[in-house]
Amino acid sequence: MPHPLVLDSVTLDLSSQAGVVHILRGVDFSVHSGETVAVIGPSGSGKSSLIAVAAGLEKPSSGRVTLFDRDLGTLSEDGRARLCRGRVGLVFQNFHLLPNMTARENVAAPMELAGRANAMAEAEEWLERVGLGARKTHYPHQLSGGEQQRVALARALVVRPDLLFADEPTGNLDAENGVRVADLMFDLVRETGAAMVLVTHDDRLSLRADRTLRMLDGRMSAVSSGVAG
Ligand SMILES: Nc1ncnc2c1ncn2[C@@H]1O[C@H](COP(=O)(O)OP(=O)(O)OP(=O)(O)O)[C@@H](O)[C@H]1O
Repeated sequence: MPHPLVLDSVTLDLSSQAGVVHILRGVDFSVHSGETVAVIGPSGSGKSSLIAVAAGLEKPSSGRVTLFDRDLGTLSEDGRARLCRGRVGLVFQNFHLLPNMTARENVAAPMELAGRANAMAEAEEWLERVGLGARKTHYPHQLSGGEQQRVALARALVVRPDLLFADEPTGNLDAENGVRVADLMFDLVRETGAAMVLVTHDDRLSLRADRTLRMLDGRMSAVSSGVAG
């Protein structure tokens, strides 16, 4: 599968009290297998909306999103969830860990959902890899922001997704923890062969991606190109 993700002329309009807001205004964009793509752009330009539409969390107003060769517009919500389960990983700025589960249970949860055996043992292995082997029975509130983000990264990658969406994954972290999480993320993505779409304000992160795209007022343009397409 050469392109795990293809967007064709995707628009997103949302209505607000002030009228209809044109959030995405015809985005064409594709990601190659194993490619890392950074998406930069000013606040409000549509970066998070792009991720929401590309990951099937939000329906586009027009255009087509093709994920793993399936047109998301032809699938029900359940169908989209089934397609994404185990193949798409998500990491957000605010971790989104389940507060009443330990680090190990948080990481094991997606494997259990996917019906995989040995979920707890694999979760432990992944916590070791992100440097948190000693913290497996801690709850999110007992962990620092950087540690919580490393748990979130382990949880996103434990199922070995083909595609990782990361929205400002270091946005809430101090510089040192931000670098640590970013290093880990790029290392693990390259090791697992996953493609990644990374929204970031941080130049140090975007420079590490194979390709950088800029969102401006709901439109996307190329900044630099390492890989054709
Ligand atoms: N539910 C909604 N209804 C109306 N407008 C919305 C809605 N959600 C987002 N918007 C608007 O869509 C635009 C794009 O938002 P989005 O969060 O995608 O931008 P962003 O580039 O990710 O911004 P940031 O860098 O600040 O996170 C913004 O102007 C925002 O106010």
